[in-house]
Amino acid sequence: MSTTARPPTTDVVLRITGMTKRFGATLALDGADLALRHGTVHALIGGNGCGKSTTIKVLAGVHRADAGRIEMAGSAWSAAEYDARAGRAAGLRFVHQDLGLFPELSIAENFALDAGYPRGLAGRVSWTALHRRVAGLLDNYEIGASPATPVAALRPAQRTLVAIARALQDQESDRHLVLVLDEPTATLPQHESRLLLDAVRRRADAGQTVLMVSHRMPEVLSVSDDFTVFRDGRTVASLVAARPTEAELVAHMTGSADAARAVVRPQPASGPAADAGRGDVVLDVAGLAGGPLRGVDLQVRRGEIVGLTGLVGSGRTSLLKTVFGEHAPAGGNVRIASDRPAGDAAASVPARIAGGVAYVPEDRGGEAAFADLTVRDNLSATVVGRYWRPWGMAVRRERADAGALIRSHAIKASSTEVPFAALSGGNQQKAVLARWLRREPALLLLDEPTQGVDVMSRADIYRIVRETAERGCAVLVASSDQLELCGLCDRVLVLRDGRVAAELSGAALTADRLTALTQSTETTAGPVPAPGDR
Ligand SMILES: Nc1ncnc2c1ncn2[C@@H]1O[C@H](COP(=O)(O)OP(=O)(O)OP(=O)(O)O)[C@@H](O)[C@H]1O
Repeated sequence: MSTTARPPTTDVVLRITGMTKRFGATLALDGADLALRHGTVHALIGGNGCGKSTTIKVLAGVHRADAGRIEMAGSAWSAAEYDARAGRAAGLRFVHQDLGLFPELSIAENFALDAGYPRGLAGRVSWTALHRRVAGLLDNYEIGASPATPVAALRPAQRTLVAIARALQDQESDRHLVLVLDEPTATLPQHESRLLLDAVRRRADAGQTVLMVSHRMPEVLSVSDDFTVFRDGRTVASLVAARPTEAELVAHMTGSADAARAVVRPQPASGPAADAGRGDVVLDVAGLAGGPLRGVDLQVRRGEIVGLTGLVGSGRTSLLKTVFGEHAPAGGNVRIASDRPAGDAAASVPARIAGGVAYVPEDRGGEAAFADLTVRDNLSATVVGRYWRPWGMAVRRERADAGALIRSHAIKASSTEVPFAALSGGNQQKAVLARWLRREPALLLLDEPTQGVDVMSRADIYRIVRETAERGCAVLVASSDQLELCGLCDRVLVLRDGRVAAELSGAALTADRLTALTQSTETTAGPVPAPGDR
């Protein structure tokens, strides 16, 4: 496939050439190149495991590359010379997905923790000076909050902007900082992403250089000037001042125009085609309270995919965790009807698992996996009993099954024996999903199932979830991605103030309606009948 390789030659503020990094048997970067032009938003994109995070970690000094060269702000370093201090001194600033803010502290205090507290007479902290300086920055970034506001009270996009303003607070007029954003919108619903990306665009128009990693193609296309596409640790396309289509980008990512067409135009969902097997209520939640939940009522039937949306803090994750037995409810009932006994309302996690419930949490690296154990151990963790034999574990069988799962779920791993922690973020997500689906659950709970997953695997995950539902599983999926919910679900519930405030299905189920209902005080006239009831 031809690549539009036109390396930028003017105004380049950061240039990486021939970057190579090996982790054991894995060649994470294989001579990658990247060049950032001043005052542009530059998208670094590619499939899961192609080397994006490794590049950012090399730039941040977390990893040292084995070979390559970095040039910035008139200096140049070999891979062996470059470290975190060099990057910072040259002007690189990072905002990671975990923003590193302290929600209970004020915005001003969050700024001061990074840059230090201004001191007045007798060395006392000068709050007036701090608040004046931070007020200026908030103005400059159009954040619309006062320095005394606790970070917890901010909207998600505002929080990210505070993290950006904080990272760039030592920007001087004669020195240009380069801002590196690692999946800045991954956890944001569409309207918040838009606010954030518009702000990033305005900063770039005013001269800020931004390097952004993201899997959300429409967003990347809407905000970026230049694009670098990685595949298998190599730069396969460098598009400058370009207006590519999503299909073109995906063709570069996959190396196949045919594959790109299939991804960008996925087969229409078979929709509620599982009607035949649908009917029995598998999950029945009544008056559920605890934490942010204040009386949630909902049902999910066999073969049905029900979505959950709501603002951050609306209780989506709490609801899933309570159904899974991880949180004890303060009131109400959770009833799970499956052919396996699932326990009462306050059942424990083991009782729920035994009862046929599977849960893929949002934080798959931390909560859902055994990071130090191998990929094989993690894939068999939910079905370990299958491999016990009188003489010990049937390791060869276990390894063969793990290999088959790795292939069928397109998990990029150099072998079944590498530690789970060595997988890239998106591949960890696929592995956690694969391992739960092995149990043929009666009820599948998914929290942000495609966060951090590349556009190719996203289509695979939707297909796998649909097929699972078609086999009779009831699926409850929480997501901040309203387009995803519209494409995947039979109906979607909007959580607000700890209750199900609205329900959409059929033609009424659109991303715009969901966004409006998530933010408003409006309720739908009453629950729209579940497809199985129609
Ligand atoms: N610390 C590590 N030890 C071993 N292998 C690693 C380590 N970090 C990354 N890798 C491997 O290097 C390759 C590139 O990973 P990287 O995290 O850079 O990918 P990525 O493009 O950021 O993927 P994603 O989109 O899933 O986040 C992958 O094969 C990954 O498994």
